[in-house]
Amino acid sequence: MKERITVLGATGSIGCQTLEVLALHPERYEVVALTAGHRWRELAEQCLRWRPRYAALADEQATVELRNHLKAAGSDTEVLAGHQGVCAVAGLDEVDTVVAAIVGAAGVRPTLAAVGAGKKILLANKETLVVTGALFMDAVKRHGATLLPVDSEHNAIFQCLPRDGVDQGVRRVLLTASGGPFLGWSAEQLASVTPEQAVRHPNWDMGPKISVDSATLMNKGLEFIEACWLFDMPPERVDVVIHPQSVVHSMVEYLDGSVLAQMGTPDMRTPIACALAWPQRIASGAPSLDFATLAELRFLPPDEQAFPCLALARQAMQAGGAATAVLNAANEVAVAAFLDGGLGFQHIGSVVANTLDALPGGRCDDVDEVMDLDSRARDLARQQVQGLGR
Ligand SMILES: NC(=O)C1=CN([C@@H]2O[C@H](COP(=O)(O)OP(=O)(O)OC[C@H]3O[C@@H](n4cnc5c(N)ncnc54)[C@H](OP(=O)(O)O)[C@@H]3O)[C@@H](O)[C@H]2O)C=CC1
Ligand SMILES: CC(=O)[C@@H](O)[C@H](O)COP(=O)(O)O
Ligand SMILES: [Mn+2]
Repeated sequence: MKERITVLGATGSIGCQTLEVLALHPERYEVVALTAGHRWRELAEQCLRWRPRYAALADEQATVELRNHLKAAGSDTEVLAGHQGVCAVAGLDEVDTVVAAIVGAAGVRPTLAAVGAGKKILLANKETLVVTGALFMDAVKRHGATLLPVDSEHNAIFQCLPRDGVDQGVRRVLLTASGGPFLGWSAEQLASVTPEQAVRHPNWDMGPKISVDSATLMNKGLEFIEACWLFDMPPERVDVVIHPQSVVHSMVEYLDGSVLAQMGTPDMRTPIACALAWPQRIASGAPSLDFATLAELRFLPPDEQAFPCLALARQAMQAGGAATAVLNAANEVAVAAFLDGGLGFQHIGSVVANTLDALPGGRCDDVDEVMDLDSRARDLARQQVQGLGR
């Protein structure tokens, strides 16, 4: 029997690359449901190509357009409306595996719906783990869900860890960071950065939000938090090293000094295929790493003065409770404002720092409380954006 798949965030960078991998293995996988935010034309095209039983769009108005379009095209895909619809297809009985590839905290409830239904979850949406941390990991255990990391660094660490748990002599994990498009730039140079420059990542072709996060190093901050939760690692055993080539995707160091690294071309189809088939291996479509043309593999420490977001993420994780949810909410507001031209690149870290000062987080006992904190943090961050501007 084929493995039945839902792709949340199907129209995005990870969603499209997931479909590329699935297309290589029609005998193995069946696409049951596809979702998107508001881009109904892109989702309609995917529905006509993949003929899923269900589709869902977060935007209610766009849902009407999608329904009309698919009906006119003779499609029998059932279209579910709104955020509820997206959550519903994440927990369908007739689905085995959910690829969580929505961007931002919008992915929290759909991903948790998949966890609540005990699915195998391929997690790309790191913000869900940053926002809900312990609540998410507890839910995974309680519902017997299976969690497989898709984020390239975490997928690399997952591959380098011992199969039977992290206490088998692991000293620390090392997350590699490309350094983004502004590696080596001073704080003064960063003041004039434009959105077009910021989304041009040197090694990866990704959605705009994560591309800006890579440029500020907040992506590595979010990934640091993600690694602590995923691998049950205390913050002091997770280090970050800049590696501009993005060929070593991350490493695990053992007590005897051995360092295991996972390498490959910077191509997300590799971790996607790895997570899809684990513990088996399938073709991903990614090219082989050509060692003959690899000029160098460079490693250097991050510049935390010019790029303060990494330290902010570390502080929020050390603070505990829901501080990381505040960090994430403020960052999402700041990045959206930067992409809209309403905030200077150098102010993204200030919005996050000031929001964390005003709203430290504290304890949240359930996801409703966390999402309430998330919206209060967004209000405060918007005020910061107004004050700081360009
Ligand atoms: N891209 C990459 O290489 C990597 C990405 N990740 C992580 O994966 C996640 C997705 O990233 P990426 O694919 O780059 O992002 P994109 O912006 O390319 O895609 C985001 C997807 O989420 C959908 N979406 C946006 N808002 C909502 C919403 N409110 N409700 C439901 N769906 C929504 C979008 O729909 P629509 O098209 O309609 O807007 C789209 O399908 C992020 O968490 C990112 O950090 C991790 C590692 C690598
Ligand atoms: C592909 C992937 O996993 C991204 O998260 C990537 O790591 C971003 O690159 P940075 O190392 O520049 O943040
Ligand atoms: Mn990553």
